[in-house]
Amino acid sequence: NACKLMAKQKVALECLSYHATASAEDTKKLCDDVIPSAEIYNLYSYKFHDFDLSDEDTCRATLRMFLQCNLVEKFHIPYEVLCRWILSVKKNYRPVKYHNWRHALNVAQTMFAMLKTGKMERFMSDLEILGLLVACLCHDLDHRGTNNAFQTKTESPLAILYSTSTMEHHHFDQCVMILNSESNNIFQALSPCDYKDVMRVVETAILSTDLAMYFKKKSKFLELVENGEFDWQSQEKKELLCGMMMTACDVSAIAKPWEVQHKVAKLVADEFFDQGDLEKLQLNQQPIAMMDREKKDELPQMQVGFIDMICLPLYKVLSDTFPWIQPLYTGTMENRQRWQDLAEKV
Ligand SMILES: CCCOc1ccc(S(=O)(=O)N2CCN(C)CC2)cc1-c1nc(CC)cc(=O)[nH]1
Ligand SMILES: [Zn+2]
Repeated sequence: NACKLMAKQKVALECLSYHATASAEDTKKLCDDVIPSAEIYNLYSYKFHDFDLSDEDTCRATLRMFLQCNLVEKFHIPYEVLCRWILSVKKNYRPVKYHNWRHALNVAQTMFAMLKTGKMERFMSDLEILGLLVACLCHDLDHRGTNNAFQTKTESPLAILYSTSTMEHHHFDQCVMILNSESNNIFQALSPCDYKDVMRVVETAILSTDLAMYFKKKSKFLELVENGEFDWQSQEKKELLCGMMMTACDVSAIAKPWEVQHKVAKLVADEFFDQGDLEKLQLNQQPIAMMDREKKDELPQMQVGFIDMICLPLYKVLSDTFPWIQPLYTGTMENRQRWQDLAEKV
């Protein structure tokens, strides 16, 4: 309707005013760079973190993941286009405290580790592997550091465009915008059929990162596992498995070594508190506890709740079927103990 059209134009106008794709200079520099090995960047490990990486390193590490999966050869991706696309994706993340480019990189690296070290690549086609890595890197594009509820409450143009999974639809829109930008289409050499298939993988994967959809997904997945499902090749079952993997990667900071989890949790909290401040000031509303900096003492207990309600059930059901995912379950259990100890101290 006219309202949606105006909202779409408003969002598009915002993007136009800001040149969305990478510069020729940055692209050439990355294109000429030597790309260190996967081992140098510790990309096969569930313990990976980005704290010691420069911005240039994050782009080289991303390139290395594509190279390790032979995606450049398999899908005839012009190397310069891949470099430009990585830089454009990075450029379209905002400098918010948590949902920024480095979160996207960490999510993509966990997907890479689950496929390789977790041996899940054997259940995936090359096209699905390409789609999953692209989806991870794009899954939070143009995040403003505020959640879906905030878009609705503030009647933001995004909430007018998309009434459900508001931010996730926007993240996918941004992914399409970048692919449609001059010399940024890494899928340009794919057949029309493969193009349609990979875009379906990317869209389903990005939309599945809406945590509100997680509980529905998990019960369906659990039912399949309990009925002894082992063939994940039907369209519906594959999409469900990819969705579970996306959530597993999205929350994987919860399974990292304590020092990493503790630092990342602070970034998450700081972003939530910023939204809480906005709700107090802009909306004159009392934020939920998770976003209220006056209640930061409750944070350890909330993390235990997050682990028990979302993370452990997810990693348990995945590692029951895919044993090499187990380290994500045990890493989360170790952090549960740490958060529990802090919760009892307060
Ligand atoms: C660290 C600051 C507190 O962080 C949390 C507090 C509460 C809950 S919750 O599970 O109770 N729940 C989730 C669904 N909401 C709709 C209601 C609240 C989750 C987190 C949390 N989320 C993420 C994902 C962004 C990462 C992370 O480390 N912690
Ligand atoms: Zn995310």
